Amino acid sequence: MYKVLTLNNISVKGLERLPRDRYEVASEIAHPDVILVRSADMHGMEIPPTVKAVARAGAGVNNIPVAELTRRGIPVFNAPGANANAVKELVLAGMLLAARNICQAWHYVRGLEGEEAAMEREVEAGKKRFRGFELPGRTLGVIGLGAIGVQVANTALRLGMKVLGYDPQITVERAWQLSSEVAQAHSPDDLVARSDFVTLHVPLTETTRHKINAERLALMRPGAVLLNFARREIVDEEAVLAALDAGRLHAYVCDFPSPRIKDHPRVVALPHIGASTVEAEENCAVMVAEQVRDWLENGQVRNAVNFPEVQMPRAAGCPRLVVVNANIPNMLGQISTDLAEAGLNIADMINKSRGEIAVTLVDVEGEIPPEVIERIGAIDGVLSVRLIPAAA
Ligand SMILES: NC(=O)c1ccc[n+]([C@@H]2O[C@H](COP(=O)([O-])OP(=O)(O)OC[C@H]3O[C@@H](n4cnc5c(N)ncnc54)[C@H](O)[C@@H]3O)[C@@H](O)[C@H]2O)c1
Ligand SMILES: O=C(O)[C@H](O)COP(=O)(O)O
Repeated sequence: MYKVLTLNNISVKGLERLPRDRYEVASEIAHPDVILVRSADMHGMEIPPTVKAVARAGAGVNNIPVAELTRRGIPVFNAPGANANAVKELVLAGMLLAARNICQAWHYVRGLEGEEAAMEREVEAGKKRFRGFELPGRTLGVIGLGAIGVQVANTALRLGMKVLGYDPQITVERAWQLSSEVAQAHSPDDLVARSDFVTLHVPLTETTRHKINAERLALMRPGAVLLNFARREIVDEEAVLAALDAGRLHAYVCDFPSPRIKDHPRVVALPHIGASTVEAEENCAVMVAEQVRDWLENGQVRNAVNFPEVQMPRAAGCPRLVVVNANIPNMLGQISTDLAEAGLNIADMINKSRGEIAVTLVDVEGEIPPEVIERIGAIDGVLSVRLIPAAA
């Protein structure tokens, strides 16, 4: 029985992919094999030695100590693209909220008092304060052309906007998905200087922290709108407040409230609901549940942020060894020597690496005695060895 610890609410549709006869899932459970998480902060958490995988039912992994888990030979899975449409829709809503001053107008209406005729007069007199602007012909700058950025860029084009994109590490897959009408910005500075709306879709890393700072805000077009549905720390909030107060920035729309910004009249701060749709929650949970199962039951890796992709069909009637090892010379030689010395024949084998980590899958003809597994586990550089019984 595999034990799965959930640190956040995970969609039932995903949990249903973990059959109850083989998986016990609970929000409190001792000696978990897997941790399923959304935004709970795992930094500083003691991660038990039994853990074989951490799975993020979402995109961002900045709440997970990925480097430490990599050192321990534990894969961290996420759900690339599974919540991208949900975020894209909220970004579009955010552009309209800002362009038409909808939140301010709504707030104004809620403060109205008095009789119908008087209210009507006040509305007609007051509405000029909320005059906005339209999207066609305006330029949207998208920083980060991954799953979300590409969808936002392509949809903005369909609304009649001009679109600029910046992503020095865009993948071939995303480049194929991106409309050829999206123009390339040469740098973040170039992008912000030429955009009426700037939207951020990069992960939070040391390079992206405070990507939007006072210097960059000073380059933005007067009256521009900044949208941040990526992570709070990507923007220097003090600098944004100063730009808003100076009238340089028209609005800051984000998914990350903080005491400092939430009450500013030109800030629209939503409570991190970018991925909070039924569809996105299901997509993410289903994707990571299936990836976790494949790792535990077949040793295969799909969509890990720190492990190589590894897939090998199961050899009929063969148990499988799943070895996580340092990506150094002669690991395969030592593993196969230990098997050969025990008189075991290898039916199939694969070894894939990524950075400092390698995963080796070995399908072996016949039962593998525990002492052979122990010997392989003791090889210098081997981080873990698991035996998966032959598929039924
Ligand atoms: N508000 C929400 O609820 C919500 C939901 C999903 C994702 N997010 C956030 O959005 C981020 C992006 O999500 P995604 O699914 O598009 O991820 P993704 O991995 O598909 O795309 C991220 C893109 O950013 C690019 N990038 C990285 N560093 C960059 C840099 N310095 N400059 C320009 N581009 C850079 C990468 O090359 C990649 O193409 C996530 O990491 C997460 O923090 C927020
Ligand atoms: O990175 C993500 O996928 C989002 O920030 C969503 O976070 P959530 O799963 O806590 O809604």
